[in-house]
Amino acid sequence: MEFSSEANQRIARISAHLYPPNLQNSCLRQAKCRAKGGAAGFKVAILGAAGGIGQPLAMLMKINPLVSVLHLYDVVNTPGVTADISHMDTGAVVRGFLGQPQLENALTGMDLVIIPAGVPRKPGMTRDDLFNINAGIVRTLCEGIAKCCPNATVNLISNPVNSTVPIAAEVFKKAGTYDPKKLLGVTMLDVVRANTFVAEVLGLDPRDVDVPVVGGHAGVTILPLLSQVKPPCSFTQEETEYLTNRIQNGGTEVVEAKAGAGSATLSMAYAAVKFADACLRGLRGDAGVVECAFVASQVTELPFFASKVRLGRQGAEEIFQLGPLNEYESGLFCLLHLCFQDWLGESEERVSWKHSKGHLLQQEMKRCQEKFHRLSFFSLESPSPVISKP
Ligand SMILES: NC(=O)C1=CN([C@@H]2O[C@H](COP(=O)(O)OP(=O)(O)OC[C@H]3O[C@@H](n4cnc5c(N)ncnc54)[C@H](O)[C@@H]3O)[C@@H](O)[C@H]2O)C=CC1
Ligand SMILES: O=C([O-])CC(=O)C(=O)O
Repeated sequence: MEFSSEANQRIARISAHLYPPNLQNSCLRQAKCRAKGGAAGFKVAILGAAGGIGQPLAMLMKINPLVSVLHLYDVVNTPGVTADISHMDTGAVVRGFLGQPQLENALTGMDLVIIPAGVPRKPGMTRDDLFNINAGIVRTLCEGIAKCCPNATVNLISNPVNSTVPIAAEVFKKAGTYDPKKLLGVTMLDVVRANTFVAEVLGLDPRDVDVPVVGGHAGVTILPLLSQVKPPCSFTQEETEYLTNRIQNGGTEVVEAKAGAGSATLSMAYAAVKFADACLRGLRGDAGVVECAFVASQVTELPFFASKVRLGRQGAEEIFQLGPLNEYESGLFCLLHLCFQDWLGESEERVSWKHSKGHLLQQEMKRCQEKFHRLSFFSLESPSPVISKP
C-alpha cells in the first residue's frame, strides 16, 4: 500500500511507534515504507543489536537518512536499547525484538540485514576460536532470513568472517534462496584501518586516502594493496612491512588493548555503517558505488574472496579484478592462497573440517614462511603483533 496523503503518512508513522509492534496489521509491513518528507527509505534489521558493535551501529543507522525503519533484534536487552535509540529525533522508526520467538517479526520485509551477533575474541584467541559458537548463531539467523526476507542484502560481521560467510551461503543454498550478490562479508574495518595507518605515515588526512584491502579477514589473509593506494604514493620496504603488519593485526591490537573486555566495537560500528550506507546507495540505484567486501568470487581460485565490488540494486553487481600486484604483494598473495586452500570449502562440513585441522594449516604456513623468508614476521594470526613504527 502506498501512502496517498500526508495525513496517512503521519498516521502510519505514529502507529509504527506503538509497542509491541503488530506487523501483521501495520501498513509499515509493506515494502514501500516512506520516511519523513515522503522520501522512500529502506528497512534495515540489526541482529545482535544490543552488543558492543550492535548499539553504536544502531545509533548510527538511526541517523542515516536512507533508513525509514530500523529493527533491533537480540537475545538480550533490546527493549532498553530500542527505547533509548527511539528517542532520537531522526526519521527512522525503531522497533525492538527480543529472543528467538520474535526473530521472524524482526526480519519480515527487510531490505538489508546487518549481523554483528556472536561472541568476540579475548587476548590470546584467534578469530577461528570463535567458530563453533558463532557458526551456530549465524546459521540460525540465516535460516530466519531465508524464510522471512529472502531477497534482503546481508552484511555479515560475525567472526570468523572467512568461515561464517561460507556457512551463510550453505544455509541459503539449502533453503533455495541463495543469491551470491546479496551475501556480503564485512571487511570494511580493514579498509578503514588501512586508510588511517597509511594517512599517518604519509602525513595526509585519512579521508583523502583509499587503500584497497583484499583477501579475507584474519591475519595473513588480510592483504592491503599498498601499490594501489590513492593518491598514488610510494613506501620504503620498512614502511610497507610496518603498514602491512599493522593492518593485518589491527584487530589483535584492539583485543589486547581492551585486555579481555572484547574486540573492536566503535570503529567496527563506524565501518559497518559506512559499508551499509554504500549498500543502501547501491540499492537506491546510485552509480559508481564501489567498496571492498568478502563475497563469492571468481577473481581467484578461491570460492570467496574480498575485493572491490560495485554495489547496485542487486547487491554486489560487479566484482573487480585485483589489478597488478608488486613482488611483495605477490608473495603475500601466495601465503594467503595457501592459508585459504581447503579452508573455504564449498560445504559447511569442509569448513568445520578445516577448523578442526587448524594445526595442519599452521604447518603449511610455516613451510610457506620458510619459502618466503623475507616475510617471516607473519603468523597466521599473531596473538601478539610486534608493531614497530619506522
Ligand atoms: N567483521 C569485522 O571486521 C569484525 C567482526 N567482529 C565480530 O563481531 C561479533 C560481535 O562483536 P561484539 O559486538 O563486540 O560482541 P558482543 O558480545 O558485545 O555483542 C554480541 C551480541 O550478539 C548477541 N547475540 C548472541 N547470540 C545471538 C543470537 N543467537 N541472536 C541474536 N543476537 C545474539 C549478544 O546477546 C550480544 O548482544 C564478534 O563475532 C566479533 O568477533 C568484531 C569486530 C570487527
Ligand atoms: O579482531 C577481532 O577479533 C575483531 C575483528 O575482526 C577486528 O577488529 O578486525
